[in-house]
Amino acid sequence: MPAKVLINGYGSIGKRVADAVSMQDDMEVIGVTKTKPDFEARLAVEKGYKLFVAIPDKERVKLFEDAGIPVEGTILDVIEDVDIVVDGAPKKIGKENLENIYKPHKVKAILQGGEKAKDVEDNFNALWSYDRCYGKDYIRVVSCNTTGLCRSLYAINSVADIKKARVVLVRRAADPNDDKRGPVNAITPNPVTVPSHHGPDVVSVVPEFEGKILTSAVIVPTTLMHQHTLMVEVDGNFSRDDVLEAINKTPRIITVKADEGFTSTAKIIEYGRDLGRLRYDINELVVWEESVNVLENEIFLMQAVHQESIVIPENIDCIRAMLQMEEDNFKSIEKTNKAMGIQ
Ligand SMILES: NC(=O)C1=CN([C@@H]2O[C@H](COP(=O)(O)OP(=O)(O)OC[C@H]3O[C@@H](n4cnc5c(N)ncnc54)[C@H](O)[C@@H]3O)[C@@H](O)[C@H]2O)C=CC1
Ligand SMILES: O=C(OP(=O)(O)O)[C@H](O)COP(=O)(O)O
Repeated sequence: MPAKVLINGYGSIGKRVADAVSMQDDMEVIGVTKTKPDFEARLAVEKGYKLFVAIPDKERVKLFEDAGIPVEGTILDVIEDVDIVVDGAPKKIGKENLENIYKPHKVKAILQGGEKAKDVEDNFNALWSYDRCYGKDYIRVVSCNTTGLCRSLYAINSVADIKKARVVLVRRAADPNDDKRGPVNAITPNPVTVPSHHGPDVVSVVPEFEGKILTSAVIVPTTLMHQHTLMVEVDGNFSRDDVLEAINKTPRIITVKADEGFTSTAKIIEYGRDLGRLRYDINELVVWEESVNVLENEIFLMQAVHQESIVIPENIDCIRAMLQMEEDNFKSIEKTNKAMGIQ
């Protein structure tokens, strides 16, 4: 029997998780929820998803009826029929949903990166913490930036022991559909305090990096991708080729060359469009080959993160781990990647 998945919060992350679940042969979307009867709600129904109202309130249901968008009921009408909920609600609402809905109804739940590590049992990345999350009930899939860092640090750690990592993150200001946010014409230290929350978020997945990773971040006026510069001090004997080989061997990382036209995040997104990827998603972490450098015992590299899609395959693997559907993380990664067309 395929695992029954409810997506609560059908926004940037939720709609992508719904489509990714539909691509797998061992899980199915039992329903998706919306708070408002907008075009996304209408499209969800047109795609064949059963739509439920996220806020269990008669007035809300009436809004959908008045707009002519058919709903099957509210979240409370479906919550006990599902094996797991993937929460895609805005940050801080995920925690409220956990306390007010998922825990009282004893339903397993995955929260997203906007929530806090302390509010869940553990923190998920398919390479690092699959085994720890196996069979657990309440897990956070860490944010897009943290997922990107976990992947490249995994590759580096496989050639040499990481002693210290320093990372500068240039964060996109908003997702392309987010017309309320900025900055439009500024560079904003965010957070202005150093270190930023990204280092502790990596440690929530990889506790052995405690005291070894420090991050700082700014936000810039772009919507396409985040960009990171990593400086990693390591122990061991290795060459630049060894580092590149490790990066190329690590699942869900691709390398690109500026020399071949990948001169910016804009060009990477154009690549996603040319590939015909759904919503031009690039689920892989993208590392610029020319940026990979080894100076004495330090490794340098630059990478780009497509914020809307990098965490989607992690959500799929997290479902498999929490529902104990596959013991081997690499088998789950391979299965997810194959179904989603990820390199
Ligand atoms: N967009 C991104 O770049 C990334 C976001 N995340 C995290 O994923 C989570 C979701 O973010 P997005 O998808 O970007 O947000 P979003 O704003 O695009 O979507 C959130 C959806 O949840 C709905 N919603 C509002 N209140 C709700 C409630 N009480 N119950 C259920 N649904 C509700 C909203 O109407 C909207 O459709 C956040 O924790 C965020 O930090 C993680 C990685 C990347
Ligand atoms: O930037 C992100 O995560 P982050 O907090 O790890 O930097 C996500 O893309 C979403 O966060 P935001 O929508 O608060 O910028």
